[in-house]
Amino acid sequence: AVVFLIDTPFVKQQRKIKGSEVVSWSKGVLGVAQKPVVISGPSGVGKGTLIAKLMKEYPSKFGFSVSHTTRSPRVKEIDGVHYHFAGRSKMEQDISEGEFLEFAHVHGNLYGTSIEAVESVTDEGKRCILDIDVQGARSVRASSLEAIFIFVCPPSFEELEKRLRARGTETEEQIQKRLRNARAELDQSNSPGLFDHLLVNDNLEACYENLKKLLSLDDDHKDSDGCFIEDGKATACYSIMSKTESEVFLQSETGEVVKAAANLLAVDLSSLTGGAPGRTRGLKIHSINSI
Ligand SMILES: Nc1ncnc2c1ncn2[C@@H]1O[C@H](COP(=O)(O)OP(=O)(O)OP(=O)(O)O)[C@@H](O)[C@H]1O
Ligand SMILES: Nc1nc2c(ncn2[C@@H]2O[C@H](COP(=O)(O)O)[C@@H](O)[C@H]2O)c(=O)[nH]1
Repeated sequence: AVVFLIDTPFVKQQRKIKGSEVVSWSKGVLGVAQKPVVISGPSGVGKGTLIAKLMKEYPSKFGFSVSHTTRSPRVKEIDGVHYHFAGRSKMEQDISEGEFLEFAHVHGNLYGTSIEAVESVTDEGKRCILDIDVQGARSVRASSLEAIFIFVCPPSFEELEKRLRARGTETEEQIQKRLRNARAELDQSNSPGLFDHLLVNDNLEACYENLKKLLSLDDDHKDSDGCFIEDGKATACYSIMSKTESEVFLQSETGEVVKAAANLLAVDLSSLTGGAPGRTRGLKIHSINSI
């Protein structure tokens, strides 16, 4: 039988039996706490555009980590949706009280990811996407949050400048500052052990398709309600077969694709002591018929 404890993204206490299965529970739906995705790259490269496409295509699979920032909102930016727009002193106080996973001074303003921002996504059973600068990526790398780190590069520096200007959201002075910082960020894209993948955003559609490949997204699994259980490099997809008061039975949808995974799993709900991924403790899972 496979029995293991549930981890939180922040505390590595998971007992790994038969691969690296991490299961989480949210609002009555069994899901898997897949690794958050950290997306970095210079300002204007198209990170936000790529993330918006991903969220639109997979609204129930991904959730955006809404950062805090001291910069002023742009036209059309909504507080609590694009950012939590914050006063500097309050944000600094919250940082000093340990409420932030990471923070950084970026282009003259303070930006940061609160622990709550990540947890509110995982609480919904979704995979968290963080759009943060390279300093932030470095801090997350050093934290206990296990994530996938992707750096988005422009096809050329000239094209980056063109995009920043065409966006029309910064003053000339701010554009110059962002371009100076872009050089430093691009230099760090090859820092050993920092980024797992580099993506060049030349043609938007091609880059988006490559991003989806990196995240193992394909049409067969488009926004499905199934549960994905990672086991090494393979991913098993489970659907809920039946439920009782005390147990949920999961049937593997992927058949022989995942050799090390079980066909049928039983989740023991009586062992559930938390209410959400990241906070759940002690959920027990038994394989009923191992392959
Ligand atoms: N592949 C592309 N080709 C041409 N234009 C693009 C491409 N990708 C994004 N853009 C455009 O470039 C501009 C900058 O994109 P976006 O705002 O997504 O960048 P960003 O990396 O999120 O920037 P920031 O870090 O400042 O938030 C936008 O106007 C967007 O429409
Ligand atoms: N370290 C962090 N960087 C962040 C965060 N949120 C956004 N960012 C990065 O800031 C720049 C500028 O963003 P803009 O919205 O002002 O154009 C961009 O590179 C973002 O990736 C964060 O929480 N932490």
